[in-house]
Amino acid sequence: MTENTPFPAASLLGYPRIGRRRELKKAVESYWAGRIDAAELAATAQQIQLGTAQRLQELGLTEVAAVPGTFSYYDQVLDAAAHVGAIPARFGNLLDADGGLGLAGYFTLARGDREQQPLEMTKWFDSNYHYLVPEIGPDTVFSVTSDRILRDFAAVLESGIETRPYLVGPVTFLLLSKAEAGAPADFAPLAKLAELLPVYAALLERLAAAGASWVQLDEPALVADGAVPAAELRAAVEQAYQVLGSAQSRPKLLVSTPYGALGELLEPVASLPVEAIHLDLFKGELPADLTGLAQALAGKTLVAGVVDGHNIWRNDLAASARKLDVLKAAGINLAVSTSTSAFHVPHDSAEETQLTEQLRSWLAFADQKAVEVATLARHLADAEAARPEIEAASRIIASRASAEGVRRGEVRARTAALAETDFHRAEYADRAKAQQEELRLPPLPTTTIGSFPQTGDIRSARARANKGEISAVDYQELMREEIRRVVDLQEDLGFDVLVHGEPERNDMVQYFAENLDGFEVTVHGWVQSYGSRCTRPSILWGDVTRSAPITVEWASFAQSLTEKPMKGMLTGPVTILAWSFVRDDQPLADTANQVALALRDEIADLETAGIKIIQVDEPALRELLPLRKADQPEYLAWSVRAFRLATSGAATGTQIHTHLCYSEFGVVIDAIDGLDADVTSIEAARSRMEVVNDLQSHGFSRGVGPGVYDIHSPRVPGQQEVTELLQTAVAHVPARQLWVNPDCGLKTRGYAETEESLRNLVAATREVRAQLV
Ligand SMILES: CN1c2c(nc(N)[nH]c2=O)NC[C@@H]1CNc1ccc(C(=O)N[C@@H](CCC(=O)N[C@@H](CCC(=O)N[C@@H](CCC(=O)O)C(=O)O)C(=O)O)C(=O)O)cc1
Ligand SMILES: N[C@@H](CCS)C(=O)O
Ligand SMILES: [Zn+2]
Repeated sequence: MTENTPFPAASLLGYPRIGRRRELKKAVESYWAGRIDAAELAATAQQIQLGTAQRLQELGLTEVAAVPGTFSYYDQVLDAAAHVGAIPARFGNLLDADGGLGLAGYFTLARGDREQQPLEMTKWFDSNYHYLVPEIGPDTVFSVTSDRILRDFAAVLESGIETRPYLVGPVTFLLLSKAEAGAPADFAPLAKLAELLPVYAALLERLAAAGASWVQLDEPALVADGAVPAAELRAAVEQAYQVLGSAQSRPKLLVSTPYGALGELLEPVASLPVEAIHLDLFKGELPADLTGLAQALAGKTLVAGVVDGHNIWRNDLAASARKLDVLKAAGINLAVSTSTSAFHVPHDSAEETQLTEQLRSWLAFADQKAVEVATLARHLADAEAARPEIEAASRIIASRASAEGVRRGEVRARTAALAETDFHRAEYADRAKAQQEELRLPPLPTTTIGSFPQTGDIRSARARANKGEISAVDYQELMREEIRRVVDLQEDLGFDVLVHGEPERNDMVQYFAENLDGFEVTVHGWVQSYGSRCTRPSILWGDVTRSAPITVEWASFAQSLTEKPMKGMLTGPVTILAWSFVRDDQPLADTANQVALALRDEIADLETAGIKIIQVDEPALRELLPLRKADQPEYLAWSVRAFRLATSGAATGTQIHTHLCYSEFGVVIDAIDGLDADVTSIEAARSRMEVVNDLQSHGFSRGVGPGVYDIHSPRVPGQQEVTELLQTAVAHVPARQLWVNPDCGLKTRGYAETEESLRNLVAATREVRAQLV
């Protein structure tokens, strides 16, 4: 173990890694396109890491190991896989001659190649971040296959700043992994823990030799109810940290547990033979009696995550200080931090100069959170010294409660007057009959999920319109041209139900936020969603209203170009909440109903304009599902009701679609059914249609489109592959219920691969239609 360096009094659990101006995104995409080489990409990565270290020092996080080494080129779970050699056999040999996984191999795992699909992607706990799922089988042989975190640590250390290297912890790593194809049915990756631990120990030893005083092992899987019973989880964690804790030569260890309370694992985790334990004390709760916890933590540091790392509201410093005081009074040795990594929030609210000063004063992005944790650490050292900042925070939070727009009388009156009938439509059988008479669709109707490729031309037109370089009318005409092209293409390809392609939308949530009252949007507030893809979550700060129709003109224009039905395209209330930074001063359910009513009005206007099919996307339905089973029913009840409130005003003959992606949906299949949509399209291609088993066993009776084309990578599915997926679907779900569609929207794809893939999709549909009796 290295010298006696205490855990820093103030630190962040993690920091955004894309760069203040998305430098990493731009460099990674340039590398993929062959415009820069690996050395140039590595240089950008180092500049970002050094910039982060210097910035956090400027903000007051000056102690050794206060700066988290949470950089990643793509994803932290992929990084762990890359470091321990968890490279699925199906990729062949991706290692360089020196036995290491270089950048090219690393990105092959993330993006696939001509033969292999990339690692599956799924959501990271209850966030809008998506990680890559490692594949592990009984034959996986672990070894150190990357020294990237060592090199990055050393590079920043050369500039005089010692960071705190980070790795996803071994238990979480295995729990987030899936069994490699071909593994026995009863194989679970956690069975490989004993084989994995020596490789973690070897990495720790090398980090210690490189000079790291502290290393952070992140174990968020411990706060979620998963497939593994608590007793087994406890045994795994104890085994893991007995081994790592007794490693010969290692840095001090922080085990972090973000995203919620440890529940019955609290004392076992606090007792682990490591030097510091982080708890999420923003979402998680402490026991009333702290005696047992204090005993378990004897000789260790509790890194108290009292500042919310996952949302952007200014911290109630007085309330956090009170929590810290209680822990201190129990004799616990404390350090202050965030509840989760701050990579869920943008860099700096001071950059958002277009926002009112009042709104800005309510916000804390990552940089502001660094100052908050430093203030709270000062409070612990000397309560008087921090008093002015703590009192100022209390005054600002109080002013927010009474600010104009936070509560609007007409919105409150409308939600208060809701009746049960506002949540129900006519019986499905009547709807199905009326809709078929209206739409006259063939069996296995083909459609897409909504967006078509967002080309550079579309984005640059929008950027120019935003800067005033082209007029609003010119921008509208350019978007109309794009819609014409997308409609013509779908006619040519032979689709049955068309979309307008969503070119006018920067993002499926931000676009609605820009057109609803109660929201603000940011200019620089980028947050990583997955890999190089980022979003700017909107800020939902006040009561929500719709002052004018949002999508109706675009939908009517698109419908005027074709005889085929054109889907109106909306984002649902749960997804709008999940992908925004939502006010924290009232239950989410209340906010969801306000958004739902705005959408309900939009649906009514679309119907009046002659739109017969309206899709209300809810890809984030699964995302907000609480990590603890006990909390799930309440969430599912209000989220399903919000969707129903949005859609139940639709006429019997109007076909309501919904779309879900980016998650495994088996666990929320009842809720999906409860949405009562006429047609549900759902991601399925990457998991080779696993979801149809859930649909079959559930007896799902309405329309369903399990995705037959994985749109997450440039790979083109062949006609035969789509035919086989469709045949699997037909074997499980009655053909009269089935729709044919890709997994998700096509906005991230290019036109060449999109056209080819969609052509194969239509050809495969015709082939399978012909086989139907
Ligand atoms: C479906 N998903 C979404 C999630 N969350 C959302 N909020 N939205 C989603 O669609 N979560 C789950 C999934 C997976 N996630 C994503 C997330 C992001 C993308 C994606 O493609 N993001 C784009 C940015 C999209 C956007 O906001 N575009 C804007 C701004 C574009 C831009 O960068 N402009 C440049 C100037 C360009 C020029 O001059 O040519 C600039 O501002 O500097 C827009 O179109 O106007 C990304 O690039 O990361 C996909 C799936
Ligand atoms: N309608 C959206 C859904 C994405 S989840 C799209 O097609 O991009
Ligand atoms: Zn989707």
